[in-house]
Amino acid sequence: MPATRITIALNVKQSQKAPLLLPASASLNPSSPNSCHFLVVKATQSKLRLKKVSRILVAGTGQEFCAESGWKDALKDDVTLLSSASEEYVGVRKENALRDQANPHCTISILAQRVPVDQLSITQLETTAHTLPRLIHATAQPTYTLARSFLLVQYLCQGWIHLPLIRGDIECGMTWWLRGLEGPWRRQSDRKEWLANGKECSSAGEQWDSALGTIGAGNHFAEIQVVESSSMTSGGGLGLYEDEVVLLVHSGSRGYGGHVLEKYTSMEEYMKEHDKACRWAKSNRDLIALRFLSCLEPGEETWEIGCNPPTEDLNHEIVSQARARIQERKVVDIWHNNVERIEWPLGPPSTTIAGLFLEEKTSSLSLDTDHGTPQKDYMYIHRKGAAPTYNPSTSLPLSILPLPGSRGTPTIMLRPLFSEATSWGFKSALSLAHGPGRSMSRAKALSSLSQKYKNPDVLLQPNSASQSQGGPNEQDLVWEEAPEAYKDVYAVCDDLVREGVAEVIGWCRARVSYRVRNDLG
Ligand SMILES: Nc1nc2c(ncn2[C@@H]2O[C@H](COP(=O)(O)O)[C@@H](O)[C@H]2O)c(=O)[nH]1
Ligand SMILES: [Mn+2]
Repeated sequence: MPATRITIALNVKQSQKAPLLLPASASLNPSSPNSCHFLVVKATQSKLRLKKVSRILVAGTGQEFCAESGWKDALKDDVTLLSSASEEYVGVRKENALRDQANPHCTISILAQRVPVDQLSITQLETTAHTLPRLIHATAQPTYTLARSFLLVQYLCQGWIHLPLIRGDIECGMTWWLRGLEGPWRRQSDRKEWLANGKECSSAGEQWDSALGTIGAGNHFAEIQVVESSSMTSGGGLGLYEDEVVLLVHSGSRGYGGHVLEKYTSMEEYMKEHDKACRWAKSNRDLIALRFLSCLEPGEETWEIGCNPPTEDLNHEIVSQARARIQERKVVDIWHNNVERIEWPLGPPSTTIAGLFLEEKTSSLSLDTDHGTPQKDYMYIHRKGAAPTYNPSTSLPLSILPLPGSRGTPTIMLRPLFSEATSWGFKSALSLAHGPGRSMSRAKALSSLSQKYKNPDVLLQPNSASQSQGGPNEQDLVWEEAPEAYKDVYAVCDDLVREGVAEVIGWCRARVSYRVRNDLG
């Protein structure tokens, strides 16, 4: 087979381009060392001077190459491939094969008013909503921005899942907890025991399991907070009450989710791996809490297994007991990046939120109402940076969700609202923003805020969490994580409240913030 003659260009500046010949010997499998993917990335770095290429898109359609099959379908002479540093496709998607299945009636809710959302992002959202097959509804949370791809957009999709809407970090979530942490936790045999919950073991092999119980870098953190205000009244079920000290853990599957995206072969296989990564991440947050508890409540025998180094192999009974005790202390635990399958329509109408929501929507969307008996189908909620508003295993509404701002601003306690005005949750795609996100990159925060606040202590006083990390490199975190580097959590909250999708039931403030700058496991 001859070489393939293509053009490479920058997604954000498509006039900046260069020709490239891909030899016939180059593999289509992106994970091979000499793959077309690798050659395009290398050429982009050297010829177009874009250092970090995270996505490769096809000019004209915006199609993203996630796997070998994508390369097979789209690689041909004269195609132009756009390199993206993670931003969404720039340009109008030309009519193509998707056109036949396009869905001009996909509804869109934009939950932002006080928070500015730029026009390019809105256009992108509308194009995606009306182009990708089988989408029936798209919701942009107040913090939606194109620059962070589909952050805080949820799509409801009938029967299909669209991987580019979800991308690699499929399992990340947050857990709020009532009430040693460095390096790998114990041995692989112990980690497997921790991941063997019931019949299903979520072990992903030692390569990934070795990070179990660790938080990871980036935006991930564990925070000891104080509940400064709460309208929750004690006396029934778990809640967060004024003056309590709580632990908020934000961590995911530590790279395993990204690996799943690369290796999927079919929708079934992908979903199986996706679910496993989600379970892995949940077990990870459980274990992080256990490790914290072993430091915070040192006399308590059940938490002792959180400590390193291991004295002996863990047995099933000890692990089950610790896991059960951890569940008792858990207030809420959600994934904010994942795909969730829900039955569509649910019948018969029930008192559950999903029941109310689906009953409401099926009538207005006229889904298969030909013979009066709706056909059972599935919807896939694609959550990218938003929490579910109900418990997926019981379909019951959640009574509390965290909306964390930053290390120095409060974490607002939200209660999702369901009413006729919001079509029983449909308006927000049964989801709520998981945090406002950054307003400036880490690099920009470090350069500009370190100039503005020469003495970093200013940023740690008053009412700011103290850091658990030391060392010169870690000190940069003070500037990188300054509240100014994040968008306004109050504005996000106002928008959600005004849209009628949530109410504020209190807030917590960080007292101790634990995070790592370099991800050494
Ligand atoms: N309470 C804290 N919130 C924080 C901190 N750092 C970031 N954040 C917020 O959390 C979310 C996480 O977003 P993700 O996209 O990485 O999942 C983000 O929106 C921030 O606003 C912190 O140290 N404490
Ligand atoms: Mn996250």
